[in-house]
Amino acid sequence: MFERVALVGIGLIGSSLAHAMRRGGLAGRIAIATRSAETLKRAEELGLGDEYHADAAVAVAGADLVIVSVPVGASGAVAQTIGPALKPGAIVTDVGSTKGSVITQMQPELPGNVHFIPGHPIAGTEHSGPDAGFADLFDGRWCILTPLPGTDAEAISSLTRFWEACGSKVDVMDPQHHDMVLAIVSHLPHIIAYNIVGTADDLEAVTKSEVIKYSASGFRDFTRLAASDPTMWRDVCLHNRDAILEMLARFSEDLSALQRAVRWGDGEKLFDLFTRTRAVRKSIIEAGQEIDVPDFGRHVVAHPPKP
Ligand SMILES: NC(=O)C1=CN([C@@H]2O[C@H](COP(=O)(O)OP(=O)(O)OC[C@H]3O[C@@H](n4cnc5c(N)ncnc54)[C@H](O)[C@@H]3O)[C@@H](O)[C@H]2O)C=CC1
Ligand SMILES: O=C(O)C(=O)Cc1ccc(O)cc1
Repeated sequence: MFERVALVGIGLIGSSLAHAMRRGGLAGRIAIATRSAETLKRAEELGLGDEYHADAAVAVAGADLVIVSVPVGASGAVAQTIGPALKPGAIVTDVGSTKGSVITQMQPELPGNVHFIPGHPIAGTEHSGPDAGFADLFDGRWCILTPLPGTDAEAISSLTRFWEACGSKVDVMDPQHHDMVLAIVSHLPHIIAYNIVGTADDLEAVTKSEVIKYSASGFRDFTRLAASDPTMWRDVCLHNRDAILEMLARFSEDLSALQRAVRWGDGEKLFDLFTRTRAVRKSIIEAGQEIDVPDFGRHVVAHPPKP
């Protein structure tokens, strides 16, 4: 599909892409670059690519497709490094969890003769690093592309076909809309998980080991999310600030209403809300988006829709 693909950043997402590309025979040659020498060495030990470079500019030279898979706060620095070395006509994309900020950081650093198409696979786990990747991570999961107005339609089609060959379904969306949607469905759940696990950890001093001993599956689900990479999620919070604050404000308002219902013993209100939310879960499962997390997320599997 592409003669030469460069992966800049080889953590969970970069390494999963390397596995998926190998599985589908999507790249003639895979060049890998990452910041830390240790990670680069590990990528080589795992045989994730064909070439390994400490300098991202060397890795992207001659590449037809460049995929930047680094924490969103590092996107601008990476674009600055690779910009002058990019091949004219190359497709440059990323996988960052926020899109408006990535575009603001990367676009000014990239030459006008490449096709910059920001992207975001809605697939992942709480694990990070080159050992965490697996070939079927993207199978049946959405990948959202947020191209800028005027982007070459053939380049968008080409990147769409690439993600489809990696197993994904592809949607195209406006970056601001992406950031608002992801703030509620992904960023807030992680922030809430970090918060509840932090609260429980504070209580631990009082409750001794009870928090761990009696942690039921509900709390365990939160600990899975709260085990996600701190650098990645710090960057998501700093780089999707407005949308996250907007959603947190709504969340706090609704939580206050729930608190009031508990305080005043308003069983009807509680029952109505819990009935409504149960229907949301049902519709997700019916849409084929149920996620199995048998060992708390090592393998996130999306089931195909039932016929
Ligand atoms: N973890 C997840 O579940 C998902 C993550 N994403 C996004 O994918 C991107 C990568 O995330 P992961 O692969 O999970 O992270 P990771 O922590 O597993 O890997 C990050 C990689 O970036 C490299 N890196 C960090 N700073 C760098 C810099 N300044 N220059 C060059 N390389 C640098 C690291 O060495 C590492 O290879 C992030 O933007 C994240 O928001 C998107 C979907 C899911
Ligand atoms: O592990 C989970 O449950 C996730 O939600 C994974 C994830 C994390 C970040 C993204 O931008 C997309 C997916």
